[in-house]
Amino acid sequence: MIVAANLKTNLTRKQTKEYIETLDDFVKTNHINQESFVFPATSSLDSYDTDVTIGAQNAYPVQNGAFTGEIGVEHLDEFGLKTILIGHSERRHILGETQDVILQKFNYFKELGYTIVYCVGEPLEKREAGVAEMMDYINAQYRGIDTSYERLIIAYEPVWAIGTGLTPTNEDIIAIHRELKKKSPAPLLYGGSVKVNNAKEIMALQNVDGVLVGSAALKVEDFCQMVTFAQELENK
Ligand SMILES: O=C[C@H](O)COP(=O)(O)O
Repeated sequence: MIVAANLKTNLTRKQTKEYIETLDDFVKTNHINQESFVFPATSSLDSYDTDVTIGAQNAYPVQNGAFTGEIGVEHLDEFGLKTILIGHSERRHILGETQDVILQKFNYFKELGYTIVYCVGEPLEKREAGVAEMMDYINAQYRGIDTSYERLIIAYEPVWAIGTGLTPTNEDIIAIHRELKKKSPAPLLYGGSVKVNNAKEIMALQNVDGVLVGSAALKVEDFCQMVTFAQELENK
């Protein structure tokens, strides 16, 4: 089971350091053998001494260069980071990243052997338009992606569930994850209003290989509880 925290534009460097130290201590003290990922804000990236996998929320597909406001591989190498989020709905729908740009990033970081958490998910209007339209939309997000890449992790995050407190029904999660598993053997995470009070139930569903958590992960003790749930499910 994979439990991932996307801290988005939250926590300072100091707070992130304390967060990761607390999580690392919890994982070690409780002999947790599940995979925990933390994606800090770019300003908080560093060489952390931890068993937790630290990943970048974003990077430009270059070693370095004239790309104002961006970081490149040079800046990730400095901290020994080899994990990255690509295609997150906020980068698609708020920051306007196109499938072409996302695919360029995917191929670039795949060539470098990065672990890629690749995000897909439909907006509400596509969900409401019915399964066929919803799947057409999601299928387009897989365009060009090497779904057999051995260091690929997929995160299904319905856009309308992100940050809203809304989640699909368990039956809907099971149905969409069944379909997405036909597209790639990669571990398949669910994301979108995962909280302490629903995380274990969601992680127990068929074809759910973990969760990608945003706002509910900002309190490290809550994220530690979700990691514990993952361990409990694995121990069953
Ligand atoms: O990357 C995380 C997802 O965007 C989910 O965010 P959320 O847990 O705040 O809904």
